Amino acid sequence: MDHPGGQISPSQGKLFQVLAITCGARKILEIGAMAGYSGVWLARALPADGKLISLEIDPHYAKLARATLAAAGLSERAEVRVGAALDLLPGLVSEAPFDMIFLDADKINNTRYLEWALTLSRPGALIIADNIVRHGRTYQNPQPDASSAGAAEYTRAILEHPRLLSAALLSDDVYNGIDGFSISVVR
Ligand SMILES: C[S@@+](CC[C@H](N)C(=O)[O-])C[C@H]1O[C@@H](n2cnc3c(N)ncnc32)[C@H](O)[C@@H]1O
Repeated sequence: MDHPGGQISPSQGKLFQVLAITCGARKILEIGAMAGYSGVWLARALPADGKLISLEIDPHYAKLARATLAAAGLSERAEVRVGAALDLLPGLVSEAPFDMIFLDADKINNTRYLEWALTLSRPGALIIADNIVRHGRTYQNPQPDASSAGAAEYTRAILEHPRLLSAALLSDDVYNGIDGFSISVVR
């Protein structure tokens, strides 16, 4: 798969697949589809009757993500829904629980997405959030931009949440530079 830039790295994709298979994921929720790159990695880890639902606010990206997933032969098990995630998430209650939830959209809403992720997941589910380090900006005081402040708030929330056991992994690759992502297990 070519790497179109601005998405997860291939090594992240492989790790996410290992995690999805290890937790027996049959239903995965992604917030932030963009071109469908991470969606392909995630959907490929699902069994044939599994389902990836990916939420994307930009109709152009949603169309692109659908085309990417179709080209990878994954249309049957991957669906892209268009809209602001906070508007679409309440409609997913009847389709819960999800086994794995990947947060990769607007970082300022990450703690709100976290609350939804907890509502929509089962015990043992994994919640992963990308771009929590942001070249170190997340750890500046004060954070220099809203996305870094959102990432800092999210990191505090997962560390303090009584229902989550969390770890953070650093990444430094040619795709995204110095960054990182968190993995939380729902207790
Ligand atoms: C970092 S990109 C996602 C990259 C993708 N997960 C990957 O690794 O291939 C973030 C995406 O989130 C979308 N987005 C931003 N705000 C959103 C929102 N409120 N609801 C849904 N999607 C949103 C953007 O349009 C963009 O496509």
